[in-house]
Amino acid sequence: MGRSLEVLLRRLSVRQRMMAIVALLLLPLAVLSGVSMVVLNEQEMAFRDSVEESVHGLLPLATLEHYLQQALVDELLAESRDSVPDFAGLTQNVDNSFSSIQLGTNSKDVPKQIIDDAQKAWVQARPSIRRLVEQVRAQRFSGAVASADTRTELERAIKDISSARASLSGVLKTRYENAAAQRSRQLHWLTWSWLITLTVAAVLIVIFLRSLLRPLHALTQAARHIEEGQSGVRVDVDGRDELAVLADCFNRMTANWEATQSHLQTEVIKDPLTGVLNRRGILSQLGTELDSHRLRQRPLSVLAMDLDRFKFINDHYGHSTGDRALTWVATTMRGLLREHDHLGRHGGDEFIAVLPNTSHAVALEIAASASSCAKELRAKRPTRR
Ligand SMILES: Nc1nc2c(ncn2[C@@H]2O[C@H](COP(=O)(O)OP(=O)(O)OP(=O)(O)O)[C@@H](O)[C@H]2O)c(=O)[nH]1
Repeated sequence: MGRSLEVLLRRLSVRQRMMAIVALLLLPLAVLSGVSMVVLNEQEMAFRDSVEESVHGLLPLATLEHYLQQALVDELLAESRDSVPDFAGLTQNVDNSFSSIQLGTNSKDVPKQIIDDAQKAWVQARPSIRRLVEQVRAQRFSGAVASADTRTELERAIKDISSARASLSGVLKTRYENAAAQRSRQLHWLTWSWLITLTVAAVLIVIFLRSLLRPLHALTQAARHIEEGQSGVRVDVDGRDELAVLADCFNRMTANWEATQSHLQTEVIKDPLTGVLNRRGILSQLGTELDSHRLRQRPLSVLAMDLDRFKFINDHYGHSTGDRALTWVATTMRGLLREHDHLGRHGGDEFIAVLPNTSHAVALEIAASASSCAKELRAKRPTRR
């Protein structure tokens, strides 16, 4: 998977790869960051709503319950009639609380029924509370106590309010728990998304870097081998990127260098006039063949040839004719020898032939043939005017 992706990446240029990697990394990271911010913001809003609704929903009911209980206790004990609450102020507070409950409970998970029940309980309790308050106020002067019916009515109102508060409290608790569970799920999801994105990013970066480093490593290795003197070193040209172009140039440069080196090596041991080996070349071959002869114990013959009165040709026919004569000797001798025999001009008009795996008798035959060729040429020489 990684290798094939690497091969695919090498079809793109390094610049295109860098742009692709930036786009591939930045895009998911930007999307994920945006989603994270939206989700976290929503979570905060949901929690704030939940807390606000708890306060708005439960507080008035709890306050109402508290007032009613306090009124009942006050009346029953008939001890603190001076602290009997002002009815107008009390009802105003409770009404305000219901208004704020209705404003703050737009969400679907707080049933309207519960609010309605609580409000109904309050409306039912209101006349009792009014009567109780009036009675208690009147009793401040007369010393009478409230009727039993009024107390019973008031106790029922407290019970209704209490059960409405308990139901609402249960709903709000469920809502809070749901919000907490959703928050936990979203955090879990966000954590995994970040982990997956970062893992994918890390894998992509590694593959991207390997697609750069692998060809560079191959080029470095090839350059080291050439430095060590190896020949025929080439680098695999994969892909179409800048590194593939560099590898191709490297291969062609190496091939050119090897061809030039091989040409120079040949030229250094070649006699430019006759094309056979020069003194350096023929002596080197002689050394090699002598080593082989000692090692394998095979016959080796060497012919040393010198043209008689060559100076005369130069002096009487000119140097270019002398050159042609030397070339003729080299060509004729080459024709008399086998492919693996070596022929060289030792200097001036002296030639040497190194004949591996050749007996003395065969060497003598070749020498005789060379001599007779020279004689034939001499017989055909032009007469000087
Ligand atoms: N044309 C030509 N002449 C050369 C070349 N190299 C050497 N010579 C000439 O070859 C001649 C060699 O002279 P010598 O060594 O006396 O050889 P020779 O005249 O054959 O004398 P002997 O071997 O004693 O018969 C000299 O005149 C050199 O100038 C060359 O490349 N071309």
